[in-house]
Amino acid sequence: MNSFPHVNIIDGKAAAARVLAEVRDEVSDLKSAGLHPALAVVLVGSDPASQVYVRNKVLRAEETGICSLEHKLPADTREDALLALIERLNGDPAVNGILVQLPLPRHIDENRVLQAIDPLKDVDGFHSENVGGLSQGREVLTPCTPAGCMRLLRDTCGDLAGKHAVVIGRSNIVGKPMAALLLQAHCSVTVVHSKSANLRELCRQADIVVAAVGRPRLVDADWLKSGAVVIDVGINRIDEGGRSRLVGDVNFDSALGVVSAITPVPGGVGPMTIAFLMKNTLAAARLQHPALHSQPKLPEAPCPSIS
Ligand SMILES: Nc1nc2c(c(=O)[nH]1)N[C@@H](CN(C=O)c1ccc(C(=O)N[C@@H](CCC(=O)O)C(=O)O)cc1)CN2
Repeated sequence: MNSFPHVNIIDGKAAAARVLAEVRDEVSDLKSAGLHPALAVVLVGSDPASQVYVRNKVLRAEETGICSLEHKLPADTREDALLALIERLNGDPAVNGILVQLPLPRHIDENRVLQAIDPLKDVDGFHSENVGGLSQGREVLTPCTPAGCMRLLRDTCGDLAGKHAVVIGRSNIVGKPMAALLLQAHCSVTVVHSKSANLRELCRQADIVVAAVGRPRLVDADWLKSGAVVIDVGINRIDEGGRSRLVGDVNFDSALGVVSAITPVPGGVGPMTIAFLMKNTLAAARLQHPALHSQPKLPEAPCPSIS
């Protein structure tokens, strides 16, 4: 194993602060043009982690000048009541973005709820209209975590064309959209998952590894090529020495001996997810008001040709 001379520990908090500063400037431009961007955040139940994420989303919105409208519903809310709320938010011209915090309680059909959101207000980019548009390279709202990862990769590597990227995980929220965005950036993309044969060997070929599989410290140093760039999307809470701590899908300490750049957990990808939610709220406001949409402002504007 060759160790890399200088390792860049990618500071996701600093990168997110830069994105939020861009958002603040754009919000102020939109307000001058008479538009006050607004984000509706819907939380069903009282999952402690979801409560923290929602609180942080509302705080970031306030800091950037976006109006936030919180809808907190009890855990036993019926699916039809949630659908009725979404219908109301879809029809409210003062609401530009709608976010339903996941996971939802088990009695609610997540897919039905996500499909009910107006695709133009779908700031999570989870509606099938936006999912399809992303894979076709259309200018659509893109899931926040993959969009944040792309910004970190571009800041770190510059042009990504020709790089071999391995995405570990095939979720609808991260793995699949991540693969689509890397393809648009002209990477060669391999998607691997829990059932893949030769997971380690495939990873060892990668210039870029995006780990989004939800398995604490799965990726060890001997899975990584010398000089690889690693984006760790995993947020796993484990008990260690009687203490609870957050770790990623990558064994950070061992990877440090091999990689050229890596995101830490916490403080890597997580803060970018919320920063790109604010970007998407602005993009949604512009999509709903085409007169303000003279310049493409989508965070991940697709490349014109994909083949
Ligand atoms: N509707 C959505 N639901 C969920 C999404 C999403 O993008 N849309 N993603 C995750 C949760 N999530 C945002 O909602 C999220 C997760 C983690 C972080 C974050 O900043 N993490 C910190 C650590 C936080 C901690 O100490 O617990 C970090 O990595 O530094 C932000 C947002 C599932 N649901």
